Formats: sequence, structure tokens, C-alpha cells
Amino acid sequence: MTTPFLHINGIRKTYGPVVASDHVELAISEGEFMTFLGPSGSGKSTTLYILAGFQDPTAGDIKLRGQSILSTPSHKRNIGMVFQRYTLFPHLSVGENVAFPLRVRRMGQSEIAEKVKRALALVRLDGFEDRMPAKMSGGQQQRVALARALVYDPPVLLMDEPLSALDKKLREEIQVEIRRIHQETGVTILYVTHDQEEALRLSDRIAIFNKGKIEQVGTGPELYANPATHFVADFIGDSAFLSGELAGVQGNRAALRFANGQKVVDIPLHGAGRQGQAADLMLRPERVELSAEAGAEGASLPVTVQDITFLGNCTAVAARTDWGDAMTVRLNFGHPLAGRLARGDRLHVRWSPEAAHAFVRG
Ligand SMILES: Nc1ncnc2c1ncn2[C@@H]1O[C@H](COP(=O)(O)OP(=O)(O)OP(=O)(O)O)[C@@H](O)[C@H]1O
Repeated sequence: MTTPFLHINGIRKTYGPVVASDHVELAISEGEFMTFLGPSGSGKSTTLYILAGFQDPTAGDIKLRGQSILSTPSHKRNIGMVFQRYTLFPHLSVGENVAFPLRVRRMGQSEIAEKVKRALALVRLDGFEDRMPAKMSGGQQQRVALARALVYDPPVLLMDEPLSALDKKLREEIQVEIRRIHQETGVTILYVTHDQEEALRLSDRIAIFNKGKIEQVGTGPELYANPATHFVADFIGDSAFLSGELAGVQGNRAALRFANGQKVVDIPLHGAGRQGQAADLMLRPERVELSAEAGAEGASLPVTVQDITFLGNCTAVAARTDWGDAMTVRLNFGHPLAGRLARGDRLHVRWSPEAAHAFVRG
């Protein structure tokens, strides 16, 4: 096996009784854009801070090109870092902020000027050297922070929710910039977010964190097409989950029975399960339609319309099964049912049989 570029090797971190990172194991390739995605408190930042050297792990190791970096102090790890909130020095100009890591490294004045100019050009802030941070927008300040983190060409850049303080439009603009910078510099990026759309836009691969552990690692399409667990299936994509119980299990195929007695047979079962266990049927939104007529047996359920919301290119229809499970189905603009629905209407949710997956309740 070849040595991974960056190896997070069984990292565990506890704070008293709280297990923040629980044997996190991950190999990252040189130049890869890896995102840690998960809900608040799932251990993403803790793992990143251990990489940065701000925290020591309780157990495990971090290896860069096969060498442990745990005993190297944070400022000597040569790892760039951009945080949630702008962390510029307010009393220093943009140029001095970006120059700071080079001054610490005792670089010569002309080389500093050259590198600062190049780093500011990279984040499209050419000519902003003399501006003070307080006179810049949030997005500009975050780009200065990015220039400062990249100015000494670190092999690894860590980013902890760097866009969470910005509004949606600005966030999307800077996401495009971050992708471009990643491609231009080839720096290996580890990026923390709880926003699945951001993760999907930016990453080569995504590690899904839950309760301190990585539940699954894969590309966006891999995670969407083959979620390993209920949690991953729920976290990536807007899926409907309809509750029932396992009516029969054969290997990794199962039959699932809903509370109204209807059955869905021969569907993939993710994770171990046995007959009688509570389980959910997962339906991805693009394989689901609403119709006035029932569909094929085992691929159709009656529902009641709860709410109708026009969203421009589509209409979101919130519906409920007879046993109270909620789901939302989107009708494309111009769909024959859009504009003709009212609360309380009885309709049928229909899906293509290959779109149904069973997940045992976690
Ligand atoms: N210094 C600390 N002392 C005690 N507990 C901590 C400390 N730092 C983190 N924790 C706990 O460890 C767990 C993981 O926290 P962490 O910040 O890594 O999660 P996260 O996924 O990055 O969440 P967020 O997106 O909210 O930052 C949480 O339960 C948190 O409360």
C-alpha cells in the first residue's frame, strides 16, 4: 500500500465524559479537496484542530507524507488555516496582514512584497494592500484571510466554516473562488461545513461525521447513490422517509410493511436487520411523482395534501400518509397537477421500484 499524503490515523479526543472524536480514520491524497460534513457537535472542528495542532488527541496519530506531526508545534506545521469569523489583525493593513506569516518566517522585504502581491492577485484583491480591514466587506475580509493562509505556499489548508458568516449570494461567489484557487494552487484542502450543498459544490470527497465518528466517505454522487446508513441517506439529498417494519429479510434484500398493511417487496436493505424491526423506506425526490391514480402495487401509496408552495421553477406539495408520515413532492413548473391542488386532496405518491431502499431505524 502506498503511504497516504495525509493520514488521520485513529484519532480519538475526549473531554471528560464527552467523546468529541471517536477513532477517526481517513487517508487524504495530495491535492484533494476533502470536506468534513455533519451536524453541529459531530466532531468536525475537533478533528481539524488536532490537525492544526491547537489540540492534542487522546489517542491516534496524524501523519504527513508518512511522518507523524503530533510533536511539531502548531506554528511549525506549515499548515494554513481559515476560520469562521474574519480573524484579520484590525490594526494592520491588508498588505501587512498577508505579509504577517512571511515576517514570522523572517523573509526578505522584496520577496515579501512579491509574495503578498501574488497572494492578493490569487484572491482577486489586487491593489488592496493599503486598505484597512474595517473598510472592507465580509467577503473581502474572508478573501484576505485566504490570501494570508496561502501566502507561504502551505501543502495543506484547513478551513473551518469560512463562509458561514456571509449571506447566500456572497457565499456562492466565494465558493466559486475557492474552487478556482484550489485548482490553480493544487493545495490539499480540508474543509468543515454543516451545509450539504456547500460540501457538494466544493469537494472531491466528503466525510460524513456523526457523533464523533465518520459514517461514510465518498464523492457526492457515491454518497447520494449508495448511502451506507440511515443518517447518511438523510443528510445528503432531500429524501422522503416512510416508516414501517421489516416484513421479511433475505440477505441484503427485504420486504417492508407500512402501518396500513401495504407492502413493498424485494428492496435493498442497508445495514443488518431482522423481521419485525422498525425500518424506513427511503425515496429520493427525483424518483417520486404525484398522481390522481394509484400506481403499481408496492410502488404507490395514498396521501393527503397538507400544503402547496409555489417556488418559481417548481411547486412543493407537502403531503401526509394515513399514518402521519410527512413528505414533500416537487412538481415541475407546468405540471398538469400544479395550480389545481388544494389542501385535503387525496392523491397517490408513486415511485419507480428501483428507487426504493430500506434503512433500519438507527
Ligand atoms: N473544549 C471543549 N471542552 C469540552 N467539550 C468540547 C470542547 N470542544 C468540543 N467539545 C465537545 O465535543 C463535541 C464535538 O465538538 P466539535 O466542535 O468538534 O463539533 P463540530 O461538528 O465541529 O460542531 P460545530 O459545527 O458546532 O462546530 C461536542 O459535543 C462539543 O460540545
